[in-house]
Amino acid sequence: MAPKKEATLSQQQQNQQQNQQPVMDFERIKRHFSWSDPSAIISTDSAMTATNNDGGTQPNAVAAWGAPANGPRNTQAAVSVRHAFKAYGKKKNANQVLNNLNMTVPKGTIYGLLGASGCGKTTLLSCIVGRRYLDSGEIFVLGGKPGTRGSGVPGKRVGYMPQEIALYGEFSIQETMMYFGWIFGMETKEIMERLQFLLNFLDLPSEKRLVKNLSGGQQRRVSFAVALMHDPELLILDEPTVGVDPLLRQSIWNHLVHITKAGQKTVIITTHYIEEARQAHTIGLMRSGHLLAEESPSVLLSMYKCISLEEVFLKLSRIQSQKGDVTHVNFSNNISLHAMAFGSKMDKPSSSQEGGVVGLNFHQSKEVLINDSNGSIYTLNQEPYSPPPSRRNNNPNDEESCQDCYASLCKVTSKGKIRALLTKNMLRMWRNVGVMLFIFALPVMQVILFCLAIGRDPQGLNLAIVNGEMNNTETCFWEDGCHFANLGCRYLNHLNTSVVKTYYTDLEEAKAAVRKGDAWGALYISENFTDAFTARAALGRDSDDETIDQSEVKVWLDMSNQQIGVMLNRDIQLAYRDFAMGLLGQCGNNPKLGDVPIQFRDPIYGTMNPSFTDFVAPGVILTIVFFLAVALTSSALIIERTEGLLDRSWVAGVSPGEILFSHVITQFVVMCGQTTLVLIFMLVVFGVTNNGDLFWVIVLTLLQGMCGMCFGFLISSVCELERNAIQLALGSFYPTLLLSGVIWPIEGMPVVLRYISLCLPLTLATSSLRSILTRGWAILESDVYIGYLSTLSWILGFLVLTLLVLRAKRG
Ligand SMILES: Nc1ncnc2c1ncn2[C@@H]1O[C@H](COP(=O)(O)OP(=O)(O)OP(=O)(O)O)[C@@H](O)[C@H]1O
Repeated sequence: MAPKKEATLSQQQQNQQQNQQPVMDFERIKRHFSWSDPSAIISTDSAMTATNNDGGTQPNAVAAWGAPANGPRNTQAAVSVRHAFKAYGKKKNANQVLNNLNMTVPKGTIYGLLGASGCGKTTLLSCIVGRRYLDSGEIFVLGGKPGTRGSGVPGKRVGYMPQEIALYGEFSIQETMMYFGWIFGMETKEIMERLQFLLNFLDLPSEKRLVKNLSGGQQRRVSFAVALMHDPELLILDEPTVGVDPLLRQSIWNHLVHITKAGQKTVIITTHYIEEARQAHTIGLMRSGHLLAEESPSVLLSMYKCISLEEVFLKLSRIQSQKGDVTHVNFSNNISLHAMAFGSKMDKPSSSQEGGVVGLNFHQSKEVLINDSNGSIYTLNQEPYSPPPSRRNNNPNDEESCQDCYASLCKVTSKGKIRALLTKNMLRMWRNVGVMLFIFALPVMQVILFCLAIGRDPQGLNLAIVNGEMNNTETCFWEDGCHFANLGCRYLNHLNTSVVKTYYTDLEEAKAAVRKGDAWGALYISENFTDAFTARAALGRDSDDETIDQSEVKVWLDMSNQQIGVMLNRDIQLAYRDFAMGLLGQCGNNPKLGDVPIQFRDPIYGTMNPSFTDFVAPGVILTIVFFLAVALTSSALIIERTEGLLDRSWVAGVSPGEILFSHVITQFVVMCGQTTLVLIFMLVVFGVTNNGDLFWVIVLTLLQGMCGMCFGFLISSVCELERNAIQLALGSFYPTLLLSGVIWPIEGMPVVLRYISLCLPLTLATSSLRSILTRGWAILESDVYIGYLSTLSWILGFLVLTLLVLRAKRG
């Protein structure tokens, strides 16, 4: 269809005086286009015209992109979004954020993406940079699909400044630049040179200043500098000018205009300062998940007869509100929108308009809408935008071209990124040296407390004693040797390991002391004890009941505390054994006659007097190392995620695997230190028994630490909030401790719990370590190697799950 009117030179000149921007557009476009058809698309609106070198009239920049032209014709789009749908959550329809959105960002231009808060700008940008995936629709960025191999996106071809500051507060400006520079595969020298430029350009303070000590505006500028660092082909800036003073804002815009001048760099920028977007070449006005318009600012202003872009946006929003949801409007709807806006007639609509975008969408429609100064709207024949062959998805050369790009442009070796990530992790730890010291002191403290507080026999236990043979302690005497006198006193003499003897004259008083909690037990020796005991020994089975009764030592214990009760029981019996054997021996008999006729010979494993510490120590060693690792890692990824750092790293081309790997290495170093300290204090300082091979003890302890670390990473990847991660980590501590056979044998649990116990990461490992330490078993024993195998399986399982969750969360 032919254009309806021609513009005049005087209108163009007026326009230049009012607004320099269209001239800039034209200057830029002149480099890419030449005009063969003097009667090409022209609006009578001054903003839509420009003068060619011969003084003739030419279409303005935006119209020209669609105009037929001789010579090089830049139809390349740096970014092209087609029928994009994206929703969050399960109720997809209710939470539709992108709604059949179409967008084209021509290469070498600044694209201002404007829209109310919450309309989906950030979501769209995160899909463009490959941070999220669309539910349906297509995105092409720099010729490839984001996230595909060889596309370079995410990667060094894109510079991304997220809305959040997304910087490590404990880094200096220089360290920040180093980190991102290395991620982008830059050399240190190159980074330093670029840093100097950015410091000057963005008016930043000394590069030695820590980011956390900078003002909010300075931090945003550092964040902007990071995006500019590697001079990417595509800059995506999510509100870079928030909190930046007007002068610097202008200088940022000047810089964006400058870098796009050569036509090789493209910028997509969102801003809430709508008017500053006049400096963009194209503006996309976004509302309710799709674009209301995609046009050059000058054309928008003239098209809608507004003096500010804000007015344009309000006008379009009002129209959309009146019309209701225009998500699926076809071209005729758009035409009617225009008709409503301008109250004028239009040409026959085309059916190819998509996505409800109003304006000169050369890429979406075969026809272009133009209004003249009288408010009339025209359509122009125009080629639809079509990606160059090599950029189409189904092009057989695609793979090849992408691989070329991968080799030459996009590939930053994993080595460089790992170096950056490791340095970052180490630096962060070093900067928090107090926390680091605590991290090493904590396991030592736990071991010391465990060894001092757990497993030792209770001492100083009060025993209320009534010795009927003697009425008080002062008169309690006896003689060693074969003397059958004052045997009660003689027996009590053997009872002095753990008890404090308090003598009472009356049995009821002694029992009352136990009831009041003054004593753990009452012990009664009858007044005829010596005689009865002697008669019993002499008469044997002829002893009568009374003799037997009076020859007994009677005890009433407070069994409310099982440990103390059982121990007193043991000591009282052992005291009798010593007393009886000693007496019989001194009277020329075989002392064994005084013992219980059961012989415990030297144990096959362990000692005759096993300590509770030896039983618990293996589980405690593993529990300490496991849960310290959980504590260290369970919030590692969350902090980075909530601060936007994870997103930034991903967009820079770092993969979840690389992030995980760098954390595993860093935490492993810390864990080695912790394991060494735990084992030194347990085995050397406190002398916990080790009859096995120290090498395998160390290996199993380290593996359990790794297992805890991986569990921590899983928590960290699943939880959105740090407090949820802490709750989950703490919540898993007690069930694991109680069910893993650390403090009580799993043989004492109900059968169901026993099976659950075997499914926990600490159970088999604890049993394995116990077998090494106490039995001295070697790795080839099935009880031992099963602990290693189960730990390795858990590590693998946690890592795979973490990677899956991380990948899923990127979508
Ligand atoms: N991870 C998420 N889960 C659920 N909903 C989300 C998520 N991220 C964004 N949204 C929702 O999607 C909508 C669009 O959010 P988005 O951040 O893209 O808007 P925006 O236009 O960038 O807003 P602003 O200008 O305030 O930054 C909002 O309603 C937001 O609440």
